[in-house]
Amino acid sequence: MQAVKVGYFSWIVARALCSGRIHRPQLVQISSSLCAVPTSVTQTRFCHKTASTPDDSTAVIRVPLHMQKRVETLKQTRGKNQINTIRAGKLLIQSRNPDLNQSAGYIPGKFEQPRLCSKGWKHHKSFGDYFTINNTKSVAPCVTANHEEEAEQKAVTFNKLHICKELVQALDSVDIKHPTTVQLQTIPKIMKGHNILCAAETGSGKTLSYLLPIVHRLQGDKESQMYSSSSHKIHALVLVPSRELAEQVTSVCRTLCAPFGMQVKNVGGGRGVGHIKMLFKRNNPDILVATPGALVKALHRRCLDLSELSFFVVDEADTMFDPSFSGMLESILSHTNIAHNPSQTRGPGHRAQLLVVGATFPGGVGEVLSKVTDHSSIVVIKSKMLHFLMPHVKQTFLKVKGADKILELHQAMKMLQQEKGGGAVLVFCNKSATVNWLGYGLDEMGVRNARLQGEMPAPVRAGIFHSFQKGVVDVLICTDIASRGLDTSGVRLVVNYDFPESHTDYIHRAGRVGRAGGMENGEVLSFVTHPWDVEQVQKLETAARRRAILPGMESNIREPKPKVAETDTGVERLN
Ligand SMILES: Nc1ncnc2c1ncn2[C@@H]1O[C@H](COP(=O)(O)OP(=O)(O)OP(=O)(O)O)[C@@H](O)[C@H]1O
Repeated sequence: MQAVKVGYFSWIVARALCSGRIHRPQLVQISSSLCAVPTSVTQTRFCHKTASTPDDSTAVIRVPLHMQKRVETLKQTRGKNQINTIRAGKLLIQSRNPDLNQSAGYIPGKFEQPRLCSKGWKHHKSFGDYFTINNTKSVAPCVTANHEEEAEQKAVTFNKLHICKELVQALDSVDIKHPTTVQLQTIPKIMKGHNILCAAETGSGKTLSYLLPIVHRLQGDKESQMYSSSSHKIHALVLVPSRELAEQVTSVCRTLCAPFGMQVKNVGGGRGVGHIKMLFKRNNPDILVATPGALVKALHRRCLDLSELSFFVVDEADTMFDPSFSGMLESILSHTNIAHNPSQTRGPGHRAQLLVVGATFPGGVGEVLSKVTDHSSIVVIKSKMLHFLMPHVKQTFLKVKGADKILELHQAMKMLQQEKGGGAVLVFCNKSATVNWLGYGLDEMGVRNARLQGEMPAPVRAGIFHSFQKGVVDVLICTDIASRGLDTSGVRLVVNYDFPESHTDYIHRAGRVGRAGGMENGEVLSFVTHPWDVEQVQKLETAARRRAILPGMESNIREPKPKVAETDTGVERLN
C-alpha cells in the first residue's frame, strides 16, 4: 500500500471529524495513484490511524490492492495505444498537431487503428485545423516504371511495340519517347485483336494507349485497300461523356492521323439536328469522336452507318455505364456488331473490337457488357495504382468555415505565386450556381478567371476549356464536367472549393495534376466544411495512412469475373 500527504483533503476530513460526521478520530492520507478517488465519507472505511492528535494536518487513506492493480493496468493500456508513428526521415502525414504525424516509412499493422488528424473535425472548435498527405514520389508511377530502366538503356520504346514509324515520329515531335506502363500492356493486346477493359489511374496515358493501335491498324487496312469499297463508312468510334473531352480526343487523333490523310470528326451535344446532318452530309470520317446524346440523334436520323466499324471505344467508362448514359449506350451498341474473339476482327464481314477504358469502375460494367459480347472475350488490364491516392501529389485538407473559403482560396493562389512562381489553378465546385458566385467574387478581388459549368449555353461553353489549356487564363472555376478525362498538364494546383461528393469524384478531380508528361509538384487543396465532408476525409486519411485502396472501390473491377488469376504484370485474362 502507498500513502501520500494531501493537505487540502486532510483539512476537509479534519473538519468533518470535528463536526462529528466521521466518528473515528483519524486523519487521512491517500494513495498517489488514486488522486481522483471521490472524497466521500465512505472512503474512510480504508482509513488507518497515523496521527494521534486532531491538529495534525495529515490523514491516511489505505487503497486496496485490487484497485491499485486496476490503475496500473489502465496506465499500461493507455501507453500501448499511443503508438509512435513518427520516425526519422520524410513524413507521409503532416498535421498541425505533431503527435499525429506519420512517417513515410511507417505502415500501421492490420489490426492497428490509425489515429486520425481529422478525428475531431465534426466539432465546431476544429475550424482552422489542417493536415497534409505529402508526396512520397516525385513522378507518376506509370511513367517511372518504364523510365527507371532508361538509365540502363533497357526502356521499351514505341518502336518495340511495332507501331509504324510515322506514328513514332509524331510522338517524338512532342517528346513522347517511352510508353507508360498502361500503354505497354494495352497496345500489344489491341494489336492482337482482343476486346479489352483497361482500368488505369488518371493521367497515365490511356488515350494514346487506344488511339495508337487504332490509327496503326486503320492505316494498314487503308494501305492494303481493305476498306476502299466502303470509304463512306466509319471505321472507329470513340464515345466520351463531354463535349470538351470529345474536342480534346479529336485534336490528339487528328495529330496522329495527319501523316496518313485520314479524316477525324467530332460530334458533341448542345447543337441542333441541322448541325449534325450537315456534319455527315458530304462524307463520313474514318474516325468519329462523339458524345452519346449527339450520336443517338445522328443514328436515329440515319446520318451514320456503323456496320463497318472496326473499333468501338467507350472512354470514361464508369460515367458511360452510369444510369444517366447507359440507356443511350445500349441503343448505340445495338447498331454495332461486336467481335467475340480476335479472329472475327479481320477480313470481310469483320466485327468491331470493343475497348472499354476508365480510371474508376462501377459495379455494373459486367451487366451491360454481357449484352453485347461474351465476358470470356474480354481481357482486363488493371494498373497497380488503380483506386489508390496518388503517391506523387501533395494533398492538403483544411477544415474551414463556408464563409472563409473564398479568402483561403485567394491566399492559396497568392502562395502559389510567391512560392512556386505561379501556374494554372483549377477550382472545383459542386454546383453551377457556386461556380458563378465564386467567379464574381474572385472578379471583385481582382483575380482573372474563367468559368465552366453544365448549365451554360453551348455557344458560351465552347472553347472555354481550350483557352484554359492554352494558358489564356490561369484560373478555371468549374463543376465536375471538367474532372473527367480532360488533360490539364499545365495545372499546378487543384482546389476542391466544395468537397467532392464521392471518392470517385475525388480521384478524378485530384487526377488533373500529376499527369504523365505534365507539371511536377502538383498539389491538391481541399476545403472541408460539413460533417458529411468530414466522414469522407476520415476515410481518405485512413486509406492514406494504411497505403490502401480507397474504401468502397475495392470490388468494382471484379466484374466481369476473371477466370484466371492476376499475373505478375497486372494483366488478367478472362478466358
Ligand atoms: N508515354 C508517355 N510519356 C509521356 N507523356 C505521355 C505519354 N503518354 C501520354 N502522355 C501524356 O500524358 C498526359 C495524360 O494522358 P491522357 O490524357 O491520355 O491520360 P488518361 O489516362 O486518359 O487520363 P484520365 O484518366 O484523366 O482521362 C497527356 O498530356 C499525354 O500527352
